[in-house]
Amino acid sequence: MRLEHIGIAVANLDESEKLIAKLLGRDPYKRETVAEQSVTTSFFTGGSDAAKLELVAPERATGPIQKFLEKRGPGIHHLAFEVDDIAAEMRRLREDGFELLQELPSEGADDKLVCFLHPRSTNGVLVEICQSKGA
Ligand SMILES: CC[C@@H](C(=O)O)C(=O)SCCNC(=O)CCNC(=O)[C@H](O)C(C)(C)COP(=O)(O)OP(=O)(O)OC[C@H]1O[C@@H](n2cnc3c(N)ncnc32)[C@H](O)[C@@H]1OP(=O)(O)O
Ligand SMILES: [Co+2]
Repeated sequence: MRLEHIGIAVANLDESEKLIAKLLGRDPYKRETVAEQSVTTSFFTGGSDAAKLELVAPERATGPIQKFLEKRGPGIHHLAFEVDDIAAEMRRLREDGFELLQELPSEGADDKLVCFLHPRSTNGVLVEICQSKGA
């Protein structure tokens, strides 16, 4: 598994994009809405081989990011690890006692299939595993 991106929950995507662009000295390379997750994302490269930053803003009042923002405010929301075979990893993680939040992979941003693990089975950190659709 390779750390692919760090997800950061934000309330205002325009303002957060400007802030991170100023911090990193580069613009985001992609903005994408994922209806299934009720979010809009904005991606920044991490530099050379480093993990990307994914800004995640809520698309509707009842989605997971809105709930997170209401409870905790903006901040680090999840770690995403890239795997070669998401179905095989889901089987392995389930067998190893991790609590998967879905039975099947779902549509992610940036040409990925994704699956989330409940933070109560991963030391309080929401974990996403993702596979490139091209893989
Ligand atoms: C764009 C797609 C994709 C990509 O391609 O990269 C994304 O990254 S989308 C990101 C948004 N999508 C998701 O987060 C989907 C998975 N999340 C969920 O299914 C839910 O958010 C959840 C993790 C099951 C929590 O939902 P729920 O139980 O309804 O919320 P609660 O507020 O009641 O939380 C229960 C419990 O879990 C703690 N929690 C919630 N979110 C996080 C988090 N991000 N990190 C750590 N812990 C989290 C929350 O604090 C509660 O704990 P207790 O208070 O101790 O009970
Ligand atoms: Co993500």
